[in-house]
Amino acid sequence: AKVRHFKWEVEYMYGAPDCQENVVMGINGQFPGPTIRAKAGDTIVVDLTNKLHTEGVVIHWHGIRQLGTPWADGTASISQCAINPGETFEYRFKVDRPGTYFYHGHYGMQRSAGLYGSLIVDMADGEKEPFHYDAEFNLLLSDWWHKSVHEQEVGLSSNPFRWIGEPQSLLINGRGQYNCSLAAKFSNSSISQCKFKGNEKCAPQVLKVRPNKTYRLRIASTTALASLNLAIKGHKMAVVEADGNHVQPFAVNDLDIYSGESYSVLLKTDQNPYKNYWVSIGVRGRDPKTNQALTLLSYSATPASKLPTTQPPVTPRWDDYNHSKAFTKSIYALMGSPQPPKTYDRRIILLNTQNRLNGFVKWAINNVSLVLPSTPYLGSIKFGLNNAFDQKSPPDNYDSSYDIMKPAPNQNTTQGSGVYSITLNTTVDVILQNANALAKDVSEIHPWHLHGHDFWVLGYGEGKFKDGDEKTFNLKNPPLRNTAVIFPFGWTALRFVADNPGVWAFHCHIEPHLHMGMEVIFAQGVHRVGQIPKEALACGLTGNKQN
Ligand SMILES: O=C1O[C@H]([C@@H](O)CO)C(O)=C1O
Repeated sequence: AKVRHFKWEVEYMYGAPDCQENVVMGINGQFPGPTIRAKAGDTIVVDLTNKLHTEGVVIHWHGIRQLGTPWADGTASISQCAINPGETFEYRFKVDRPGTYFYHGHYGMQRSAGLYGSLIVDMADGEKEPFHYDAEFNLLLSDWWHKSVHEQEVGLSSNPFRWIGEPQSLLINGRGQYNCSLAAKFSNSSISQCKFKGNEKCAPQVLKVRPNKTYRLRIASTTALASLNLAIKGHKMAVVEADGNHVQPFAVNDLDIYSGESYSVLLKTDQNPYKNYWVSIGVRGRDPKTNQALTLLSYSATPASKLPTTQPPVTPRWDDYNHSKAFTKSIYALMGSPQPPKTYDRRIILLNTQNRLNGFVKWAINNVSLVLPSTPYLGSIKFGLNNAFDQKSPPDNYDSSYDIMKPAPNQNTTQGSGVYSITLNTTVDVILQNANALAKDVSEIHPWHLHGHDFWVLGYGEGKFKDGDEKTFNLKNPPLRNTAVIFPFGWTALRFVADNPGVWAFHCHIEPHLHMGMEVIFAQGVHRVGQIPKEALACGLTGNKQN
């Protein structure tokens, strides 16, 4: 195993992700940030210098469990103090398992501002994937707004509330086309045809393939809001990996991917090699106002300039939830994957609601909308600083009379910074319960992401989770993941073993929802956490602590 060193500087810079000039967050002058490529067992060391002038920064390594290094998880106010302008923080952690991962900002809405990149971990030397492929492509998907993230934040925390709206563009590897489309002639709007020489920074990255080969596409979504669907005209895909875990391979024509998720699919280039084929990405789960992102699967014998003469794949209707559920429920762990414990020690039911607080709009879990404390939990819990955050634990359940199908009669929420204290090495079931939002007949998709662990997704259900529903749980081959979606008016059941001492965020991966309080904190075995680097403690009530 190797130690891989990186020196990164984070700054705001000009960029034109969708061909229109904007300010983006870059790393070493790059947007998206540099791809980290490592082998399982390697140690990654990133010396991150904050070159921003007026704000802190942190980076979260999404999907990496940080076993024994909870201070390197990169969550401001949770695992560490934000890195101040001019300061450098050393992230040092092991990538213990192969898979398709990514990294992103986890302070304010810096992920939405473009602070992200790919992290790909190959099998350790001498080990083989349980499938064959000849070559691979990496597709990091995101969404993009022309309004600055600072303005978006002000809108979200204003009364009256100003929602961020739908994205202007979808990006593939940081590239999108706002004012033109590669498939203009197939669109019913008056959008113009894109003309690229190919070297423009917003030109689509074409996937150049040879005939009769197998390609692995690594697909990850770090969108701020959009749920996406990806399809490749004329080609089926076999899903083989989800969030760094092998799954029972299954064939699809298109796949849904929610923010925080990653997949690998295998693609056989078995179609007419004298043609090119559309790769399309479209919005799901919200009435889309954003054009599809497009690129080409281009066979080696065919120049990329030769556009397909048929229309790109049609994204399934945004509210065709049966299509989404059919895909999601087809995902099973590959035979031989770790199985969940047969029983749980504690069940936490988390009701997801959109609320008001003195006229401001919030999201809350069991009627608590999370407010992050100024002293990060990891340090304050380790040192027993009882005035650093609310000492009252948030509830493990919600009022059984709550009607999840209707707007609540009382839409107000409370705010708090309390944590769920979990006994180390116990098995926890979490039931994520969706509900009606503020408006009548509206319930939205939320992809929930857990830090520090994978969980088994035991099942999905409609309506309110009730006693007996656990009989439907899949305990045989549930997929292991770090992100799972809750469908409108439904529930999702997860199980995890709390075996990683630290303080871990569990939250909706939709950036504005997280910002509006849609998050809970799990603390476990913090007395067992080793020496926390002093830079991670250098703020708030831990500012003068040594350990
Ligand atoms: O948090 C949100 O606010 C809007 C809407 O509910 C009010 O404008 C929306 O779609 C969200 O997801």
